[in-house]
Amino acid sequence: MTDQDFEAALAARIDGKTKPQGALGRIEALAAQVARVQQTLTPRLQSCCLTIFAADHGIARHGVSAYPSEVTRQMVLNFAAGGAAANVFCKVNDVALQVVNSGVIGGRFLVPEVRNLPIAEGTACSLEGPAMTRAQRDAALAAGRDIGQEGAWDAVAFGEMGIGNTSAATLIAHALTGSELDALIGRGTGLDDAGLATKRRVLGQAAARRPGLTDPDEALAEFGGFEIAMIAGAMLGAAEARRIILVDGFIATAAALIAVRMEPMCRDAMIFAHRSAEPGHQAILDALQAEPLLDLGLRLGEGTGAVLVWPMVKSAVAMLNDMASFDSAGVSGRV
Ligand SMILES: O=C(O)c1ccc[n+]([C@@H]2O[C@H](COP(=O)([O-])O)[C@@H](O)[C@H]2O)c1
Ligand SMILES: Cc1cc2nc[nH]c2cc1C
Repeated sequence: MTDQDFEAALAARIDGKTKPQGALGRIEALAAQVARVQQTLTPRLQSCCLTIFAADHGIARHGVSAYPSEVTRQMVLNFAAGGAAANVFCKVNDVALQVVNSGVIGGRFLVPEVRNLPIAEGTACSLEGPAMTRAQRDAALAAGRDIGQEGAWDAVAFGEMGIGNTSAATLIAHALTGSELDALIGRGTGLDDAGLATKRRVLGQAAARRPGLTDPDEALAEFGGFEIAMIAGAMLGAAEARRIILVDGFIATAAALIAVRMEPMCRDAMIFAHRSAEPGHQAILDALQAEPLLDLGLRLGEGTGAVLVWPMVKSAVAMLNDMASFDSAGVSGRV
């Protein structure tokens, strides 16, 4: 079947369902996107896995977060024990969950629930030089790519945990979108006005080290985040495996932008779950020409927003597969 024939058959199948044409709005577009990714008019969307990548950030030493770096490690143990928002949302929505130590300060986790794949114990501080070496970046991308291709999941979501990572994501977004740095900076975990002023000063200094940087590989190494690098790699791997990718909030979308700049085709597999309360998210979404499904004021990360849209995306595919047509149900069409 040619692409044109496939598109015509897909439109006919959706328009043939027992509803006024277009009445399921963006649910129809979602169903069509899944059908295109899987290259079938009868897509399958039964299983989903959330992988949370956790890492620490050298820049967090400079007062850019409302919380201390040790929270990253503590939250990983909370994920392992099943107590975080991501655990609760996964459980209620039938999404599998795994946690990866991408580079948390304090070393390996000795609990079986955590996969230890650390690149280093936190990145270097991007105020002074690159957050990671090129070799570290490539190792993180490769580890992520493997994870994106593992298993037999129909859909995958990638979450993150890392105190200071809104700073990393903001610097990456500044480089890759060309938006003014100040317009991208937000309160992250909840900085007060003094903290926000500090964050503006620190990020201004870090960005000034590499003015005019636009290359995605370079921006990733300069401003880092081992979890951001692994998410970008995982998205590339998942898209290659023709899996649906549920994209979470500000940090995950910065990783998505890196992945798309590296391999533009992977954009087709991405579903953007929600608009984060972090102000810079909109600029990244604009750069990706993405309109997220939800706008709930979320700013947690962990993949929570991505998991919330899983039932919606599954519903879209159920519409395509299981809903009766005007013909099959004997319902009269338009006059
Ligand atoms: O996903 C988002 O949109 C989001 C927005 C703000 C904060 N976060 C989470 O908060 C942490 C980073 O915030 P900060 O202030 O330490 O840079 C990190 O663990 C993220 O998962 C996440
Ligand atoms: C408690 C806490 C939980 C988080 N989950 C993701 N980022 C987080 C940041 C903090 C501070």
